[in-house]
Amino acid sequence: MSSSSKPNLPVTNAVNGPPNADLVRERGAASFPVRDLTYLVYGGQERTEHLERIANMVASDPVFRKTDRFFLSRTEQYRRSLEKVRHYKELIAKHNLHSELDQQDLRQAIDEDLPIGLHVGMFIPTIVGQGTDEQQKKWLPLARAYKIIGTYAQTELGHGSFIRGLETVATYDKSTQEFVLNSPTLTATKWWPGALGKTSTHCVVFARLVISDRECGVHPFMVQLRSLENHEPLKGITVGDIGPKFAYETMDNGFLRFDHVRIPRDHMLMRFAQVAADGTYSTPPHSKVSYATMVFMRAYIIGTASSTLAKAVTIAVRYSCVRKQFPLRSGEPEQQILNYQNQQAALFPLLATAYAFHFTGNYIRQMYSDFVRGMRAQDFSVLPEMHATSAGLKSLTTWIASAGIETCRASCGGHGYSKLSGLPSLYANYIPACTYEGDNTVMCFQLARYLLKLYGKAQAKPGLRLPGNVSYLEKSTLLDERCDASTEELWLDPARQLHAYRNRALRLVANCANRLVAEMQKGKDEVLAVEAIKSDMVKVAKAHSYYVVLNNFVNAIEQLRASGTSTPILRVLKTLCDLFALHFIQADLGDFLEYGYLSSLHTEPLHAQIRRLLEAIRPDAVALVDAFNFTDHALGSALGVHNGRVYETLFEWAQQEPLNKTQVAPGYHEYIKPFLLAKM
Ligand SMILES: CCCCCCCC/C=C\CCCCCCCCCCCCCCCC(=O)SCCNC(=O)CCNC(=O)[C@H](O)C(C)(C)COP(=O)(O)OP(=O)(O)OC[C@H]1O[C@@H](n2cnc3c(N)ncnc32)[C@H](O)[C@@H]1OP(=O)(O)O
Ligand SMILES: Cc1cc2nc3c(=O)[nH]c(=O)nc-3n(C[C@H](O)[C@H](O)[C@H](O)COP(=O)(O)OP(=O)(O)OC[C@H]3O[C@@H](n4cnc5c(N)ncnc54)[C@H](O)[C@@H]3O)c2cc1C
Repeated sequence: MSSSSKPNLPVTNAVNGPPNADLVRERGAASFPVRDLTYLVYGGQERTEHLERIANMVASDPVFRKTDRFFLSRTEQYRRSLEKVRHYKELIAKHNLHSELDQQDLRQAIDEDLPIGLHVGMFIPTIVGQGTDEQQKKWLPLARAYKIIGTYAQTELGHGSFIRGLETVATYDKSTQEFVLNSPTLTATKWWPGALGKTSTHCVVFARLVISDRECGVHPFMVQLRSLENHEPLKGITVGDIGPKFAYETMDNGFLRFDHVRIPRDHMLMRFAQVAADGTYSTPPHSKVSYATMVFMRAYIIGTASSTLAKAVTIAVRYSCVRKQFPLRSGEPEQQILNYQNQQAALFPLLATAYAFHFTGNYIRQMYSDFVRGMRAQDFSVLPEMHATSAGLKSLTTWIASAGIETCRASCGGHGYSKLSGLPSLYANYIPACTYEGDNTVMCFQLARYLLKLYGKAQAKPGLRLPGNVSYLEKSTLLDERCDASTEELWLDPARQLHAYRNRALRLVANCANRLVAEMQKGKDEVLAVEAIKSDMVKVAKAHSYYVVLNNFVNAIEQLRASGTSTPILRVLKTLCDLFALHFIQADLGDFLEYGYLSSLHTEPLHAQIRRLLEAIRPDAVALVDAFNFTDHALGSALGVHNGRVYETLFEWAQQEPLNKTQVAPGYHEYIKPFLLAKM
């Protein structure tokens, strides 16, 4: 079988029967080989087939079924996720999945917020990143074998964003060579860390280090919370679950208080900062190096924005292909709702964005590995760029993905509101990504500060060379340039698209910088002047991050072209890239019109080209979501099932509703019968 004729993943949990005829027809009419695009997304045929084996193993395993979650209480959902953790461990042993990549693939296929997410995602990475060689030798084997389960306890009841405001104290006691951990106030209570409430035996705690009354800043400490024999909290530790949340029911986000808990000196993670036995403190080589795990997690979150949005779009596009409403003229067959322009305008830009974010994920992964390589060689020079870029991209991608899931849900009409569509839980479990690992707005300030600084430097020193993605800040002449895309065709030129995004970003940076100066000239100091431009700083960070996403999409297509990717695949990716570029200009048109970069001379062809792109994508829409290759298990949606048997699946799944266990409603005898049978 040739690579392109091989089918993507088979159906697993839909109602069996002949597939929906419209989906079959659309799949047969795709303009490109779907399988080849799948290989491109997942890094080749071998890797795709490996992922499929794992995905199919999970999808056919009853322990991992997801559809029961709709009908379980919070406590039951937590217990079920623990059952999945145990089974995950069993499968690792059974199938020899000992590499980190295999385990990551398995967790991804299980597709649930397991209470070991923080263990693998932040606890272990913090030991690796912040622990000395001896500390790693001591804790990593235990952690990797799940002999201890850990989390990352930083946020407190009183402070999350402002890390320097944390109140938990670690006071060094020279006489015993111990740290004494204490929560001096109610607001010092650790609050939110995932898996802290009930699951974790250990955690990395971020606390302010005090040595002989001297404040040495916030540092990470390894602390055991619970007995390894009976899981009871240790002396001096108060720990529990923070209670009901918007969603995220499988996760025991927790609280934690310390009452003068003593830990040995070598439980401070001392790769970068050290406390010697006599209390001598050695400062780290970079003041923010202890924040490195957060940078790692932000990069990881950027990488997952694409797949999350892709799931929502897959559900909505397949459903919109199956769903029919209204004939155009009486006597004609009803239209698939995907044929309506408004439906395409809602969904196709999101489809394009899911592909755009895929390439953003590749970019940030590469940037992160370069950064780690530098750090290992004690070179921290890339840290500011890495921090600023990841902070901005984390914000933009999670905001767009969150809003996009809701758009997909709404575009499925009434059935989108059913939990059985999978979209409400996808949304509710995803949106905290805009808050955790750094509130998006606060993260935007970090990127904007970085851009303003570089802009200031470039202004002060003409000829200064800035790194690739920010090099446009050197070119203030760009501000005088105007758009020349006066025809539909010209809007398809990537150079013109990028010019528009660069121009908008530079203009917003320049305006912010000018306003900062103006505020200071009015008599404000720099701190207050920054406060006066904060909303604009968010716009700056978004504008720059849009530019980075588009630039990477354009570059990725160029690289694919150079490496001989087939024309049909290049054509469809270019169409998606064009739609991404033009849609987000249309969405923020005010920015581009405000300073005369665009005029109605350009906006008319822009709108017309967007309409054309929607038409161009329409015949390939189903194939483009199929290329993401999600199993039905991964989608967890009656509307998104691969065989399109949407109504059969909805009907069957609804039968599991506990209210349907009896024909007569619970409460009938107490509450309905009395008034139904009351005498008139
Ligand atoms: C990684 C690549 C791709 C993945 C690879 C694949 C391999 C995967 C393998 C395993 C993966 C395992 C994944 C497992 C799956 C896990 C699923 C789990 C799902 C997620 C669960 C949720 C997790 C959530 C956890 C949390 O939320 S933890 C808490 C997070 N908290 C925050 O983010 C707090 C936000 N606040 C801050 O970061 C900072 O306080 C601040 C806002 C940045 C300000 O800091 P501060 O006040 O101290 O500094 P300032 O005075 O403002 O600034 C001084 C200068 O320092 C600069 N600065 C600040 N921060 C940093 C930094 N981090 N790095 C560098 N520089 C920094 C700042 O810019 C200032 O610079 P200046 O030049 O202007 O002076
Ligand atoms: C589901 C979930 C899981 C989490 N998991 C963990 C975990 O495992 N470990 C952990 O340590 N933490 C965890 N957290 C905590 C999370 O990291 C913090 O909630 C997050 O960093 C935001 O901080 P905050 O809650 O203090 O928000 P705040 O900073 O109080 O933000 C509230 C509002 O104030 C605004 N604001 C704040 N500062 C400024 C400013 N300087 N200027 C202008 N506006 C400002 C923000 O934009 C926001 O709109 C989790 C949170 C959630 C929701």
